[in-house]
Amino acid sequence: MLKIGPYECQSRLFLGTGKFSSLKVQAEAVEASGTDVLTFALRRVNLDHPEEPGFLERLNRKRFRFLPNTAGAKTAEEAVRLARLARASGLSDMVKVEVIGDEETLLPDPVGTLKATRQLVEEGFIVLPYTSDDPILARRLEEAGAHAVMPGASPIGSGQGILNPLNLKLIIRRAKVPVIVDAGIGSPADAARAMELGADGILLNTAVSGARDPVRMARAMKLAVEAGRLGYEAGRIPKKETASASSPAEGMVT
Ligand SMILES: CC(=O)[C@@H](O)[C@H](O)COP(=O)(O)O
Repeated sequence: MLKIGPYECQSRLFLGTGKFSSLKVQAEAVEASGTDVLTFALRRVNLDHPEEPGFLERLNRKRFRFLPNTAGAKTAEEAVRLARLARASGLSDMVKVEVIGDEETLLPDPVGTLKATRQLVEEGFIVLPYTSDDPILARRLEEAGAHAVMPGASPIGSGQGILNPLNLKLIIRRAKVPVIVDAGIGSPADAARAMELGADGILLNTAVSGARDPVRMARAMKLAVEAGRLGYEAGRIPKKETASASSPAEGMVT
């Protein structure tokens, strides 16, 4: 079972709740995904009255753990302020730190991300920073006390899948906290591949909300994450440059 800080997750798939065509489709996709962790941008919530009608209202707050994110923050200070508001309004003490460094790529600002992570850890939050696929930065975030690291597969919403499997593998091999591959997953194959590399979980949004049939895609992602994890645990065969017969004659019982 996946454990992040004190929290246990039944599913290894975390789902973003943005960009769905309707609240009904969103709710059905959430159900089909089997997730128990939902993420959403804090700027979409009325933090003075989080219970106000909106997408949160439709979700059973007892069934899901909320992972609000600080999307829209351009500085560490903005991210910290949003996280504090979220905790003060009773939403969650678990936060996905997102400090965006560039509007075109939406890549994270490494300096701001590290600074916000340090501060929020010090204030007792359960902190999951969205980071690039840089292994050194992932290590620094872990040293700063992050409870998980969330390297991007590729830019948010790009659907490009895993651009740098080598870096992801390095991050996964070295990390002592869970690694959740976040952003850029485009298809179930991408999700399964990340899990086969050894990721502890996947966070995705656009691949489901933007699919022709988001509900079916949510289910496909659930199965892909499960299959990828099973494959990782089972241990794949090594790749070889030469053939070896699948039905060798030697050792056959006659
Ligand atoms: C919802 C959320 O947190 C996104 O910022 C996240 O990074 C998902 O990215 P994709 O939409 O590319 O799956």
